[in-house]
Amino acid sequence: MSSSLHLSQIRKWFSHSPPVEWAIQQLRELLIGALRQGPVPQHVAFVMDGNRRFARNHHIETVEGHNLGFEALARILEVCYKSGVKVVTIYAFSIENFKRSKYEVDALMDMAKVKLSQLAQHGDLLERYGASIRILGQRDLVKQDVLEAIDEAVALTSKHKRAILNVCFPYTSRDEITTAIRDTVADYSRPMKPPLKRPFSESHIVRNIRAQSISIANEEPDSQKSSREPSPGNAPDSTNASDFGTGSTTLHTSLAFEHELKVTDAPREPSPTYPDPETITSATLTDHMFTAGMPPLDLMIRTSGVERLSDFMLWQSHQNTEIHFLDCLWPEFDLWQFLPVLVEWQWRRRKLAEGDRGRKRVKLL
Ligand SMILES: CC(C)=CCC/C(C)=C/CC/C(C)=C/COP(=O)(O)OP(=O)(O)O
Repeated sequence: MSSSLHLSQIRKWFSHSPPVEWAIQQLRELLIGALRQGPVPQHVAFVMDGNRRFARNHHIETVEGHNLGFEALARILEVCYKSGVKVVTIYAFSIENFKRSKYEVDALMDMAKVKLSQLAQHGDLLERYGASIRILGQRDLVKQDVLEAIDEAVALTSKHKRAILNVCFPYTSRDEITTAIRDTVADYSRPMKPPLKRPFSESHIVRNIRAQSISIANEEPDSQKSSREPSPGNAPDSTNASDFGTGSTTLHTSLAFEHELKVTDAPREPSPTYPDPETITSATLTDHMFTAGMPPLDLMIRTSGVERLSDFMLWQSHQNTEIHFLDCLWPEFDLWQFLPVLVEWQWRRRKLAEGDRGRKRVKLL
């Protein structure tokens, strides 16, 4: 047996021995506890890249690589929620992934079915951290049996309110943005509801003028009265603003008001008004994205050394979103790779906050 093989066996035995496992677990808890003391990203996104390369490198099936990828995900979710991250978004299946072999697409769909049900199980990770599952993407592209399984997982975790796991499946940002624009246009093409009648509404004023006019008319001598009386059958009903009798009536308020108000008999159908497109802002579109109402994206991590966004979280990436491309493959990703990223993020946030405080102080002087 070569000495390097001996060494790797000793290392394996050492790292799997109960006292060492216990010590590593204690160290993990200590580090996560320390992370919680600083600012913590509220929304973190992962592009879980490199499962197939990991499988190739270790001479195992591609599907096994994805399974190990899921294990890495479960570990990292625990780290995130324990540290205080509120929203985790994962790129589980891109619309582009449908171009892969049928065998692999089916395997990924089956994995989503099984793993999402597993995650939503009573007593499992999501229940422990109070996290609910949201599926972001094109439902129409997903088969019925998979849809049923994911809907069940969503329903089972819907009562959890402390954190969120967004599973992008099947997703691309361009599709999300297109959907948001389409929904916004639909909203702005719907007539607005007429405003509620308030004491100072036009009809309310007309009713008061009318009541006043009648009492004036009643006090006038008959000779003067006749020329102003409404024609028979047009008796006004001063209690209902929308019902002014039949025919057209001209009201005179000779004392207080010099104006004439033309009041039509039929209840007036107000012409529909539409929201002004000038009021559409970036916030309007944000509210129509799949991530509406969630904190802005603070941190995005892509593993496997590939430096591309692959049409992921394009709208959610703002001026302070940090993007980290790491060399390890996704199944290898764990606290030890995540920790330096989080520490760097905390350091930058502190610097940003110091800068903000400095600028505020200068303004006050
Ligand atoms: C709950 C749930 C649905 C979990 C999903 C689990 C999981 C890890 C999915 C990843 C799927 C995927 C397409 C990874 C990309 O690696 P790749 O296949 O592109 O690998 P490569 O870059 O080496 O080719």
